[in-house]
Amino acid sequence: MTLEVEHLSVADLVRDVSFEVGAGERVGLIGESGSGKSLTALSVLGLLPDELRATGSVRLDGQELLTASERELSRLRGNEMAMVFQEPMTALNPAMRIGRQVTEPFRAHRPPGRPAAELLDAVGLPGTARAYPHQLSGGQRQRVVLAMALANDPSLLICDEPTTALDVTVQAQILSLIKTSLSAESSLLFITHDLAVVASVCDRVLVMHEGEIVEHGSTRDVLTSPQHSYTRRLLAASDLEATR
Ligand SMILES: Nc1ncnc2c1ncn2[C@@H]1O[C@H](COP(=O)(O)OP(=O)(O)OP(=O)(O)O)[C@@H](O)[C@H]1O
Repeated sequence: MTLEVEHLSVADLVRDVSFEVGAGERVGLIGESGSGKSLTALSVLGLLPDELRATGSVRLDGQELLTASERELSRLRGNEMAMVFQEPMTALNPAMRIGRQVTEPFRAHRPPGRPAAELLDAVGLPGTARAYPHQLSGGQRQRVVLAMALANDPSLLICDEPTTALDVTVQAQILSLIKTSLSAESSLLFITHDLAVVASVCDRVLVMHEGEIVEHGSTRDVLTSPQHSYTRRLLAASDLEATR
């Protein structure tokens, strides 16, 4: 799978953004709040709010997504692309048992996919199939969302601040689960404002500032010898040294 984003713009909030994510690559998209990271991800997923329109090109294995029908996008989101957002409750149905939710991605599939218990075991949640979301902790709910996202073995996983709402120890568990559960051929676009997270998860990083990508390179290069003044400020303001 290759994701090619070319000259993507969303109003004046995302401006002329271009990047590529190849098969098996783990790419971080970093930048402060409001820099356009989420709008970039939503454009890829075809989930922009109605009042915003993306221009340019977003291709998944050569298929243009910006002009794809809602039906096609929804098929791709169930199979090729999966996402995990900051707040797990937005992805979960509060009135549906966990076991049913994790098998929801298979509902239209013949033959049916893996059993709920197996999917839940894989994210460290054995015996929770009959629970409702409110009976789980925030970290456990995010594990459920991850189980749903990984159920169809997507070729592209997009995570938008998946650990920001969680406390530090739980953050580390979820990050490690993302790293170990994503298959080696699957690609990852990981949005965060936390440079320590990028350092632990990503091979490559894109730095976004005021709607534009101002710097990109290997995680090591960008974090050890940043070229752009904004990246230098971002590093200076982070506690990256302290977390090493
Ligand atoms: N529906 C919308 N209509 C108008 N402006 C919007 C809309 N959604 C987001 N914006 C604005 O677009 C800019 C980029 O937002 P975006 O959510 O992509 O930022 P972000 O980098 O992901 O920040 P955060 O880390 O806070 O999520 C912000 O200034 C935001 O206020």
